[in-house]
Amino acid sequence: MTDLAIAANGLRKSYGDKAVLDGVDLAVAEGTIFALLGPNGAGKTTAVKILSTLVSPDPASGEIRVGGHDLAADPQAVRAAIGVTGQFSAVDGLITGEENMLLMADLHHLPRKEGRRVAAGLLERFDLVEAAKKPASTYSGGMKRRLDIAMTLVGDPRIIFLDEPTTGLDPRSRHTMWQIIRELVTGGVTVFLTTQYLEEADQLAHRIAVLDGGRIAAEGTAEELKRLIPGGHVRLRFSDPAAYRSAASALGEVTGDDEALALRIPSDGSQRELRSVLDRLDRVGVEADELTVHTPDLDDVFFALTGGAGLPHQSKESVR
Ligand SMILES: Nc1ncnc2c1ncn2[C@@H]1O[C@H](COP(=O)(O)OP(=O)(O)OP(=O)(O)O)[C@@H](O)[C@H]1O
Repeated sequence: MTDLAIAANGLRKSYGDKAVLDGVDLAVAEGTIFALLGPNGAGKTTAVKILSTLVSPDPASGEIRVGGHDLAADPQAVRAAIGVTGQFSAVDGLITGEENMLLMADLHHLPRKEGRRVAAGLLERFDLVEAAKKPASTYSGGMKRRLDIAMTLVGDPRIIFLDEPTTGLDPRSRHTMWQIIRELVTGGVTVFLTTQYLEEADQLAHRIAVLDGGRIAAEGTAEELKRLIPGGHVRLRFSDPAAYRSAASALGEVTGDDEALALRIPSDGSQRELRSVLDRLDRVGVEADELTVHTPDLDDVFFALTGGAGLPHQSKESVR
């Protein structure tokens, strides 16, 4: 099994009598992108703050390990392994981008020359060379986020927490940020991100957990989550009307479109179900001209899982 960059068992946090996190288990493999998805107020930021040692979990929580270190026993080692950016940005608007970077280098006790070298390299990498001598308050939202990530990377963290990294960014800046996040992971970093954008989780994350009512409502790859809710189907298209009719009678419960010679078979899109469809066609010696698998998108999943609707016909279990 791959080593886990983040492992939390029974993570709990209450404010007063409100349980914000009510027994959350998390397992994030090293070198992957993990997205914590949830509606406003679901507790995403609280989870990030706990995992990055900014807020203490409730004593009733189980063991939490980040970067291989026990969060309760050795928070200092956790801090040395991680970087955090997001809603509580570290960027100081009164000084320039370059000065922000050099300040970070000082905080990490880099020798002056080394600090300048690292800062210059990161400013270059994040396309901030031109803006480097301008006060950060003059930067656009996208530039501030890039500077924020660049500052985080000064410490060479192995695990990076990104709290809603693209909220408020225009589509181009959002795509640039996605590219940056992908490159981080190519370099071996583990990324834990929170987002309200389903497309973002779909685009980036190896695994996604949906947080709702203080608990993980479902967890899996984007594809696995989409298969959890109804609406998925396999579509078969034929050019030969006779083949179309034989397939329809061989498959049983299908919806047919006689004009397009297309059949729609309810399916979760899994390999097992696809094989069964193909086996049944084989038995009657029929081959489809086109086979497509349709799964619901993450929006459907999000609406089905959050806001108390629950999972239709399924238990709220993780998909593995
Ligand atoms: N310091 C605090 N004291 C009291 N309540 C808090 C505190 N921090 C967070 N909360 C409450 O915990 C809940 C979860 O907040 P959190 O910021 O973690 O949610 P979120 O999922 O990140 O939401 P958003 O998407 O809006 O940022 C909210 O109801 C919030 O009001």
